[in-house]
Amino acid sequence: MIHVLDHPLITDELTRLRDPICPTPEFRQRVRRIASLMVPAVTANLQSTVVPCTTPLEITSGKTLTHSVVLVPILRAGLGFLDGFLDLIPNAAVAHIGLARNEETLKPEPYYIKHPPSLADSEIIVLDPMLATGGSAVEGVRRLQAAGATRIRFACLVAAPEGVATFESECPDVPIFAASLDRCLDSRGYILPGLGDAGDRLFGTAGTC
Ligand SMILES: O=P(O)(O)OC[C@H]1O[C@H](OP(=O)(O)OP(=O)(O)O)[C@H](O)[C@@H]1O
Ligand SMILES: O=c1cc[nH]c(=O)[nH]1
Ligand SMILES: [Mg+2]
Repeated sequence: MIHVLDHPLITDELTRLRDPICPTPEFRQRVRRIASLMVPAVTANLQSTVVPCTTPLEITSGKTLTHSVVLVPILRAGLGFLDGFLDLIPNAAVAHIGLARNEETLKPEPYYIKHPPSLADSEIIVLDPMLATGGSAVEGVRRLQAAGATRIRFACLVAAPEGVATFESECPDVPIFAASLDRCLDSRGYILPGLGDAGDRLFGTAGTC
């Protein structure tokens, strides 16, 4: 299931972000702000447990998160999303999955994975700005499931319908949260209208390789 977060502050940021002349420092800041703006919706149904709560005046009851949160940026571009989530979920652990999409086959090629030893009792939020063909998101989720994760959600900036369809059929239990559902993919697998290559725009590497 896809949740498109149609909030005026998010769409304002995204509209400015799409502009090809948005410079790298501004691009990073806008991605970070959108990530923070997405957090309440992405986490709205996290499970809570009732606990005793002592105030300076009396004992009452409160609620804390039942499960620890693990944020999983898909490298590189997912790192751009990370700080906006950590700003609001500072106790989260961070796992990393390195995937590079092969420009000819459009298949993700794994190069790194590091996560806490046990994921079975955690709430996992996978972060990647772009859901294009869906190959990277599916590969990331499969690796986390293989490591024992069961409670997984996926957050992105921009999703393409083709990637959403693939992801929903391969990972039917993983909800998608997106700032925008765009129109389609072009012949090179880029999202239209999209925002170009998110990793290159975040890290200033366009045209360097
Ligand atoms: O849905 P897909 O077709 O798999 O494409 C999306 C992936 O492509 C981009 O990463 P890329 O492989 O370019 O790596 P980068 O983040 O290091 O630039 C993007 O950040 C996603 O991870
Ligand atoms: O449009 C796209 C597709 C994949 N990766 C990106 O960074 N942008
Ligand atoms: Mg890239």
